[in-house]
Amino acid sequence: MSELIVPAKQQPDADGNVIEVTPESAGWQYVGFQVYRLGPGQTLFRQTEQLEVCLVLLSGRGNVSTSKSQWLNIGERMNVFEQKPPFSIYVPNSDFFEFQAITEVELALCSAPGHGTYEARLIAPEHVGIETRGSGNTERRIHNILPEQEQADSLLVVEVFTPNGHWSSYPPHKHDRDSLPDESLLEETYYYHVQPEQGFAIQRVYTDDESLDEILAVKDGQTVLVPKGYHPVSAPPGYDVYYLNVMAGPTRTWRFYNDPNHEWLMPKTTN
Ligand SMILES: O=C(O)C[C@@H](O)[C@H](O)C(=O)CO
Repeated sequence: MSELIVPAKQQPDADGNVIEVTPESAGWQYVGFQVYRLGPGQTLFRQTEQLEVCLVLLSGRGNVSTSKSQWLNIGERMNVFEQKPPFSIYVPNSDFFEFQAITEVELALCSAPGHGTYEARLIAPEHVGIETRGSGNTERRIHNILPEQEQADSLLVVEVFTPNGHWSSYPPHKHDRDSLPDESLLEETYYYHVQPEQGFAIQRVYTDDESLDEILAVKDGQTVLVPKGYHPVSAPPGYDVYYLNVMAGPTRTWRFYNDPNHEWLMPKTTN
């Protein structure tokens, strides 16, 4: 299997963890990503230490507390493919959180370096920006959970629904040069669900010189690491594809660069 794919553990460990990506395991500097599957009544406690965290309640309901705040009985969707925007909690560094599951829960823990600038807060579904991007067979639904217009020190978090037979993250773009204002350097993880779950998504990750050029068949529950390069996604006919993206880098801004070979596919802007 490609080193860019992080498979889920066969069984959750004692804490409920099924996916663990750290900067050390990914060989990069900023993004951390974990997924937990919790049963009713199960709790997860973490000190955030030097990291800011965005907890995304992928499915299920739970109670969350931090040092100063508490949110009870949050969560609505029971499956990501319901396409309702999720409940999320932003937790700054030097804080803690305790998550208690009320139902079966799938919880994503997105992390990156924090500087203590902001308070813990709830990102309720009505605060998630919903966008339809692309048209025809590139149309997809975007949930902007923690975009750059919203407060955080490093993290950018977004989820994307690609209907079967469609493409997303398309035309291909990259963000691997710290060269603002033209391009920002952002590491990125893709956490996938596929419906029905025996399906797969295809993701190509490639650089201009093709020293990196991988075509990945990604299964439900797997994570893809995008350390650099262009990274388009295709959902095969019959299989709807969901992914959660976490991005972070030296500057918190998403400035991408389109592959010049495919830029002609960009929608035309009208004056
Ligand atoms: O446009 C999309 O389909 C999603 C992408 O923007 C995705 O979030 C990404 O590649 C971010 O760099």
